[in-house]
Amino acid sequence: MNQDDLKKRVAYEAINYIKDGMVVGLGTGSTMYYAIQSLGERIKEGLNIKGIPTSEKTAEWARSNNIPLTDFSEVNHLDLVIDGADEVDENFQLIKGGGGALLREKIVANATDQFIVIIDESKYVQILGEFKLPVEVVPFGWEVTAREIEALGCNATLRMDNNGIFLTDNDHYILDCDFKVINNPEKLNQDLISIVGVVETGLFINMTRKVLISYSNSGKVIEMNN
Ligand SMILES: O=C[C@H](O)[C@H](O)[C@H](O)COP(=O)(O)O
Repeated sequence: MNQDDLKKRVAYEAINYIKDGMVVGLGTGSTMYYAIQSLGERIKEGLNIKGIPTSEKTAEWARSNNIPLTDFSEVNHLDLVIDGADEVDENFQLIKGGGGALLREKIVANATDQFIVIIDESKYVQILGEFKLPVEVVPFGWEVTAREIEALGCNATLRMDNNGIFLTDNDHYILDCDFKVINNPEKLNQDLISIVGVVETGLFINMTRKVLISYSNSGKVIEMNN
């Protein structure tokens, strides 16, 4: 089973947690792509829910699958949020933001009591940090912000794409920060967020209690609760 099959399997499994009448936060990324496809099928069969997307890309996918959308002008609280992650450690601390959607993802995840993270086995790690930590920063003065971040013990690289500097949906930049090993994610998150110019970090601390992981050997999706 390749990684895409694993993503598809865990994404399809996650959709079973969505029940009629729920308001659901829809995460971003290639794993969520499959979840949105599957949710679209359930909507065709009569499931009645509303979604809040965490990125313009997710909103586009949701619309093309006829998933009704809403926003925070209409709701305060989400029944459930489903999202992928780049790394998950044994304490369920996360690195997110590989797709640059971390700010909206964190706002949405913060608005629920039930944040379900869906990953394949390769993302479940002992210690966070092999994946470069995405940090969203204000464009003005990003160089000085980057230097302050580097003083915490990493190399910070400005994210680029085919059009030049990568811009988030909120018109900010992303610095991908190579800490290699993050021994104390909670403290690092606090240290980063206190730097002027940092908008948000990809460290999601104590936000989820349920992680679904798809394994290739057994072909199973395991639900882990914290
Ligand atoms: O900004 C993107 C998100 O945090 C994604 O949830 C994360 O990068 C995982 O994405 P994927 O499912 O594509 O690996």
